[in-house]
Amino acid sequence: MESWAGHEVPRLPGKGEPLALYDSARQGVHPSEPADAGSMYVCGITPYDATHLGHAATMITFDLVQRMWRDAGRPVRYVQNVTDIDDPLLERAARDGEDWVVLAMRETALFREDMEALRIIPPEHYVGAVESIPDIADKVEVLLKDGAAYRLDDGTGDVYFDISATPRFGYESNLTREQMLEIFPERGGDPDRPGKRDPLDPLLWRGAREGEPSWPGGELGAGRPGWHIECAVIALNLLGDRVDVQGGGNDLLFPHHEASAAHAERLTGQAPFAEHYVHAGMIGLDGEKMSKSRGNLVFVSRLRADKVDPMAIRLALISGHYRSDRTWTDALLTAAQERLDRWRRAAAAPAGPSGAELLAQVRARLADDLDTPGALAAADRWADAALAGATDDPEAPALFAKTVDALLGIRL
Ligand SMILES: Nc1ncnc2c1ncn2[C@@H]1O[C@H](COS(=O)(=O)NC(=O)[C@@H](N)CS)[C@@H](O)[C@H]1O
Ligand SMILES: [Zn+2]
Repeated sequence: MESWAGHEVPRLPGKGEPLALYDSARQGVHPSEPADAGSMYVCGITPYDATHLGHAATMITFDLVQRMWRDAGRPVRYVQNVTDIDDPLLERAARDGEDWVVLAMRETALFREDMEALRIIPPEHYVGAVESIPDIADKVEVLLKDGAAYRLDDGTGDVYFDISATPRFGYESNLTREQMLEIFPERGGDPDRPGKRDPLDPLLWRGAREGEPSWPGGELGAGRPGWHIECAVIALNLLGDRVDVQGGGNDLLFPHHEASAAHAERLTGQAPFAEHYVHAGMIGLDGEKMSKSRGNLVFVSRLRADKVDPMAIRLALISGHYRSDRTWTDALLTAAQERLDRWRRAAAAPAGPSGAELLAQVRARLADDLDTPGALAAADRWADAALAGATDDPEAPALFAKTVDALLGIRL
């Protein structure tokens, strides 16, 4: 599936600092020092209700990771998926009485436009679940033969993963079994399904049903893929047995990333699947997580149609720390627009405080688990001084603009 158009990212003098990121598995901040290219798999949209500000905030988070690795001189191998077949998509299409394929294509096209407007560097590979079905079916067969998966004998042809097939199921989310049992049904799990060995066993393959789309699955029989195996297989196919970062919103901490990691590790024998499991906080509205089920969504395309500058949207979303659950408000957007205007005026000033000093501060703040509030504060200090007539460095305004462009993705 094609990705979206990229844009030029200015080269900055010197080299950035190594990025340290919070890893959900180790529950702490650790340096992310890819051996050579940084490899990153980010869980992309299920293509309906796209692109709401929650999707945007998470994609911006991993755009910052990519920018930091590039600034530290590392090439980046970035893969993102589109879950263009799954129950929620079929349910939405049925609710709206439209063809699910048309819905998926339209929403994915809108997502691409929004990503370009927000200046998100495109992934090298943008991969749909549907196009991955042959590979997924192959890997499910491997897990069946390997005894790590089993087929229900209720005639549905459904295949489940046995969570006891990996030694440390639960290491990624650090949840207790009780917590897992509580969350699992809220996020697509079916703990009460009769015939499962363990209520937490995740679905790998759903046998063909009347009225549902299905695809040939070789020895599996016709059906369609489960959710978690989709991401494990796409990542393994394109990035190899282990990745530096597996990313997404924190709603994916469990079961999605736990199960994806377990599937990948059972298939490869390599653990941990990801060096860093990185989870972005939830963007909410009026105190509730912005989510399709709640319908309390603010869309990037709606704001763009209202002539809101995408750079103000981006600034608003990074004004809070990526890991914190935070609320979208009009005040947040107004403050971001004012900051953007102030930065643009400062970048047009004849001089300002040392540009090298500013670059060093922004690099240091972002290297510290993407501390964007700290980085924005450093940029504000520079802009206020430049607007107050500081004359230290006539080259600084140009370097200020390049710094916020290359590292924050904010084009002034
Ligand atoms: N309110 C939110 N705030 C922040 N990130 C969110 C929010 N809602 C969803 N996300 C993130 O945005 C991405 C797309 O979400 S999604 O459309 O629901 N799709 C999925 O979660 C799956 N297709 C991942 S394989 C995921 O990384 C998800 O974690
Ligand atoms: Zn995923």
